[in-house]
Amino acid sequence: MMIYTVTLNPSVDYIVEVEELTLGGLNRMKRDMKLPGGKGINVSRVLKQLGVENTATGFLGGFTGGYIDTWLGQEGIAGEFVTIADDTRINIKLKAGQETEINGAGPVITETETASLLHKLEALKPGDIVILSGSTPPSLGGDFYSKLIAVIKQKGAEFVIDTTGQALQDALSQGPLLVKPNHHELAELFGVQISTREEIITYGRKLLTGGAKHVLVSMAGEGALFITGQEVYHASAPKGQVRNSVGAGDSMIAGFVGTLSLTGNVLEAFRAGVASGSATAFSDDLADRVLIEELRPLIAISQL
Ligand SMILES: Nc1ncnc2c1ncn2[C@@H]1O[C@H](COP(=O)(O)OP(=O)(O)OP(=O)(O)O)[C@@H](O)[C@H]1O
Ligand SMILES: O=P(O)(O)OC[C@@]1(O)O[C@H](CO)[C@@H](O)[C@@H]1O
Repeated sequence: MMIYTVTLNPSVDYIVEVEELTLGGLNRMKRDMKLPGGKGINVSRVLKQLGVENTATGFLGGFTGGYIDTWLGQEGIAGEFVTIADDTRINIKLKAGQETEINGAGPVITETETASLLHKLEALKPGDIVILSGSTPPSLGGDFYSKLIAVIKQKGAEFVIDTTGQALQDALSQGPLLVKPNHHELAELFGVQISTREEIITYGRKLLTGGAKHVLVSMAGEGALFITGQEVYHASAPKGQVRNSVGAGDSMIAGFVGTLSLTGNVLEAFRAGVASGSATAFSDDLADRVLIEELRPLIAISQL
């Protein structure tokens, strides 16, 4: 069984820290970092930390694509990307007291490049898990995930989807192994305001009846809810100094799916998901194995 991650719209995440932001003036950076990004790529990197072999695929191009490819190679992550003519985007993560994100729309993907990605999925085997994460570059069209899901299902593989809006709605009835909205995304998906835990559970259950096999709703520092069948569990997030929330959700997906594939135990998978998400929140880059293992025993799970 192989786990694949698909990042249609990778990014170099340019993390820029300034003491105080002066709009309209010259600001000098206190610190900056260039990290490989894009949601599926983040999932792959955390899976690797957890000792779960996986293959990362999607589209990479230009000097930015080369930067990501080299980085993943250095971490020993198998990459099966389609090389595109356009440049992979650069996303800005501005830290000036609060975190502000400016994400690019993404490069142009040609029809030949698109066909090459679909061709790569022909290698899928029954039982494989494909994690589809993040936005779709506009040139691919809004229904591209549906096309990928059709191939994945035809091959007898499972899929996890982490995206928003119509693409997520459309994927639900296809039976994803896992969906993991945060509580804001859950509210947006149903066009409602959510203010209580009961409401989160009500709408989370709708994702299950809509077709998802497992539902996690993440709530940043408030931890997460795991909704499965009739049962609902809450996991607290450990306390710590938050350094970066970019990729916390991706890390949670890696922890959950990776541990589920290793152990088959959903509650251990939930625990590992929360530990991985929090370990990323407490790190400059994504979580590493040492911190995930340190946090794992601190996650208290209670049945509601
Ligand atoms: N401030 C925090 N303190 C402790 N743990 C956190 C914090 N923020 C996030 N986490 C951990 O990461 C998990 C996922 O976080 P969050 O709900 O912010 O996901 P997300 O919105 O998808 O993340 P992002 O889009 O920033 O990657 C949480 O359930 C929690 O375990
Ligand atoms: O624009 P998208 O595809 O929705 O999100 C992309 C992104 O914000 O998601 C990751 C964090 O989850 C970052 O590495 C990356 O910059």
